[in-house]
Amino acid sequence: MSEILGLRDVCYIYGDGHAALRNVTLSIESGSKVALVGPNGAGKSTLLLMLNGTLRPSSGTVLFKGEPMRYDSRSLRDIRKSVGVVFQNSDDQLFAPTVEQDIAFGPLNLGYPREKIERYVGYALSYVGLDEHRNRPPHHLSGGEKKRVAIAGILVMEPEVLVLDEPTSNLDPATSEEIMEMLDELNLYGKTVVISTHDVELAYRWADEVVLMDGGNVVRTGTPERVFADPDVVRKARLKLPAVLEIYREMLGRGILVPVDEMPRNIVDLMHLIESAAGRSGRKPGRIYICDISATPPSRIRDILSSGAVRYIGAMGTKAKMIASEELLELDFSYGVVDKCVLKAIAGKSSLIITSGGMVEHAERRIRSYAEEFGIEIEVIILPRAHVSTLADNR
Ligand SMILES: Nc1ncnc2c1ncn2[C@@H]1O[C@H](COP(=O)(O)OP(=O)(O)OP(=O)(O)O)[C@@H](O)[C@H]1O
Repeated sequence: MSEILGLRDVCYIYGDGHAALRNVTLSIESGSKVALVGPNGAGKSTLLLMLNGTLRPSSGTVLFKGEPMRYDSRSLRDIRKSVGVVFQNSDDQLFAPTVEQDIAFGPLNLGYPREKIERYVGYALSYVGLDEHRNRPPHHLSGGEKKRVAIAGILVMEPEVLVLDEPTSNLDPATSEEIMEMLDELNLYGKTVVISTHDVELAYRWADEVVLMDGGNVVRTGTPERVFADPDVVRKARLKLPAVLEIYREMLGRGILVPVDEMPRNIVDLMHLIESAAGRSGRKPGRIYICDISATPPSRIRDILSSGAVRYIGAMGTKAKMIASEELLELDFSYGVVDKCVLKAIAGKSSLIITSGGMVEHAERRIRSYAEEFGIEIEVIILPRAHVSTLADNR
């Protein structure tokens, strides 16, 4: 991976003399998922606003693709097309009379032809699942819907980097997971995603790279395991350890678990360690069926469900969830789907994941990497490649 955005020795002093960033040096790799974590006032929002030139460093340099950022209006227009920022408070971002007009604002400003704007707005609206809200005033929408409109307003510009300040604040857990899953999907299709968050659970399991900030400084940066390895550093930054790590450390302390090379990143990892320690890893795992919804008629999904081959059903991605809702399929899992299905498989139960496009391979890869890591065989059956008649009863 190569660096797409970089900060070199960046300081930022607000007009009232407050130093919000102090000699920050940071490298953001193209295609990565980066989470800035830190307490209130650490400088996260200030840093994010450097990434599309909204703020200009008091000293030091911001680099985009190796070139120092320039702050004339033409250069800023270009950088804001490549790096889209979604503010923490959607009300700061949404101002047009309708959702559709709000999303069209950026492309309109760039002088795109009308036909192209309509096409892009339609695509962005349906991507974030807000087709039927296109004519509503944004201020009538729920917090989650407003966040989706703000994301759509960025997506229409086809940015390479998505920057989101506290994307899950004030959202309920399911909506938060849906937003994060949407960001995962976009990352899978090549976008670099940078977020700020206080939510250590989210940062720990979601990010490729965590940047721990405190008092305008970057205190530590690296993989989530590396950044959260030292509880003292984390507590000093007024944060807490992710629950999975807290439990793991407690179990190590009590001699229930022995240290492993890779610390558990999520409940699936932790449960595997606990089950192995308890000598309960001999059970035959359940199967996981992955169904590409864009190539499989809904009637076929009903056949699978009525065949009794699966106990649980989950949907991944906006399109799959939309079809599930249209077809009145009752979902057991609508977020964290792969991990939940792997947990069920380890417990001997079979499940079906409906999804589409590149997410099919992504889900398959993730399941296989868990299976390899745990040294177990989870049978993965991809539909429509396999036939329903081959589905054995394996509840
Ligand atoms: N417009 C401003 N004028 C003066 N000082 C500011 C301004 N905006 C932010 N600051 C100060 O800069 C520091 C960093 O603020 P920033 O909003 O970047 O932190 P943060 O990590 O995003 O905090 P939070 O998690 O609370 O959103 C804080 O001490 C804040 O008081």
